[in-house]
Amino acid sequence: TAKRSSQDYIFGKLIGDGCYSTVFLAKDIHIGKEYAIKVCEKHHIIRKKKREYIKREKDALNMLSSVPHGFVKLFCTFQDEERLYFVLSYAKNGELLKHINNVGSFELNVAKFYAAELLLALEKMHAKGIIHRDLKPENILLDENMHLQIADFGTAKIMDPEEIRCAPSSGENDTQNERSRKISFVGTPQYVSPELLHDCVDTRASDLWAFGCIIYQMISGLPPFRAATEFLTFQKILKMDYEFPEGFPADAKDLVEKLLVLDHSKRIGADDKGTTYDSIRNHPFFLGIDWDHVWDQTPPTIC
Ligand SMILES: NC(=O)Nc1ccc2c(c1)=C(Cc1cc(-c3cccc(C(=O)NCCN4CCCCC4)c3)c[nH]1)C(=O)N=2
Repeated sequence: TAKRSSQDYIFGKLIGDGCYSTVFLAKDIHIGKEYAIKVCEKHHIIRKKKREYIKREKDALNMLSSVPHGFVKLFCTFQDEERLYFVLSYAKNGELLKHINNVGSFELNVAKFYAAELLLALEKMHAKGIIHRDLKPENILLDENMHLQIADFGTAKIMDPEEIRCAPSSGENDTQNERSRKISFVGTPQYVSPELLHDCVDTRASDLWAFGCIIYQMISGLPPFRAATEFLTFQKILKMDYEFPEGFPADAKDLVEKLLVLDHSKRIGADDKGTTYDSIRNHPFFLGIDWDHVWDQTPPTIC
């Protein structure tokens, strides 16, 4: 297809909003297909020195384009005088957060299914050396068949190939300048890992921390660390100040407790070699999951 421009699309409702981008539902006038088009104002990106974030999102999405399931796809990009445009998959059933809030919390079988799809997506992402760094139910979308797609790689970190499966950089040898550079990014307070707050270290295991928070939230309806302000939320994270509501299933509690570990190197999965998190797949919480057929399954009804 010829290089697209905004003239090739009919722009519809706003379906996402961030600090540096706005996402619209749009229809390609030639083929009638619906897309989510992420629009970034160039002057805003330049003024806020976020060009690197834009490039990283494009690189991460291109690296994931060969993965058939679990991620929004980047179809094309174009620009005009004022804006950059990313033509992305439209995940018709929107944010996982809205589905959790819609029913209050998920039944165990629903939470287990989506935790399994999320784990498979994390495996593929991490195997390519991509750390998302801002995983949360707002960035996890459900497509028209209710399968999961991770979105928003603007905060991603792409590891150098030799870094991919080795021990994460501890950050202790970083120069002050490198540490302050790392401080420049911190994810969403409720899901940010303690190492990112305490040592400015980001590793694959930071996404495993967010994975634990998301499992907790699917089952209980709320994230584990929550407070009136960002600072109080950060304090709760660093003090591991959270508890499980009455009736939280034992296997789920055990897995969350093994993910929400302050020392990132001691989190379940952190030591797993290869491209699958076998120690997490084999945890009793996932008993009954057929890991080779999760994406072929009809997702359980959210009710
Ligand atoms: N920061 C980003 O990169 N954000 C992105 C990127 C890509 C992308 C993206 C965000 C999308 C967001 C999105 C938002 C929506 C949406 C927005 C508003 C309403 C609905 C909606 O009501 N859908 C029907 C299902 N509802 C869902 C909630 C419970 C009741 C039933 C969906 C659908 N998809 C998307 O489809 N593709």
